[in-house]
Amino acid sequence: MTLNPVPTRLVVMGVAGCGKSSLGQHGARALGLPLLEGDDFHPAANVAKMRSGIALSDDDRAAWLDTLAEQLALRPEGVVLTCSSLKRRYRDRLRAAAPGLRFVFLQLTREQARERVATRPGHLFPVSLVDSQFEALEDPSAEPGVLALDAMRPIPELVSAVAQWVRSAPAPRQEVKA
Ligand SMILES: Nc1ncnc2c1ncn2[C@@H]1O[C@H](COP(=O)(O)OP(=O)(O)OP(=O)(O)O)[C@@H](O)[C@H]1O
Ligand SMILES: O=C(O)[C@H](O)[C@@H](O)[C@H](O)[C@H](O)CO
Repeated sequence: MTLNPVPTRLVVMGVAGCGKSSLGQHGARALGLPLLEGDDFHPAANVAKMRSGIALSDDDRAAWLDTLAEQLALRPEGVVLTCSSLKRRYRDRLRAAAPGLRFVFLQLTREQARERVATRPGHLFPVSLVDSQFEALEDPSAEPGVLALDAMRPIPELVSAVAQWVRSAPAPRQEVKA
């Protein structure tokens, strides 16, 4: 069911295989918002690196995050973005471009992530890189405007939890730096 669009900007985040694309797709539809697939904006060099089994560095991710920040800034009327957003400074880069930005954090164990990534043949992300995602991950749960959810719950339940949160909890206030 599609309800009235909610003017919110929301990032679905987490390690490879947590279900960002799946929840992004269904969540965007339920909220009546457009979907941006963050992986589509990786420079070709990043994709080649991941395909060849090399983890991205902060430098590799910097230009990609700048592009995603621009995309968020272009959509004040609301959007759902899928983006791993593994580190606090990556999230703050996106927040700086989109006041009130929310993050839905899909949590799962390394074993669960490995199993999901392993059952997606042909995908750009190899299972050998799953550990590096957990090494980079800085848990966002204590940050404002973050909803942490168990990534193993069925998609319809996750969609309901997100829709309820967006409709009932106010958007986080932006810290204004003097
Ligand atoms: N809640 C869920 N319950 C069961 N299976 C799921 C769920 N979410 C995702 N999956 C399955 O897990 C796999 C990974 O999901 P998905 O591609 O959405 O993850 P992702 O975080 O976008 O991954 P990546 O960032 O590596 O592209 C897919 O096969 C998908 O069908
Ligand atoms: O920050 C990163 O290391 C990347 O964004 C990865 O998370 C992948 O793009 C994605 O998950 C691949 O499937």
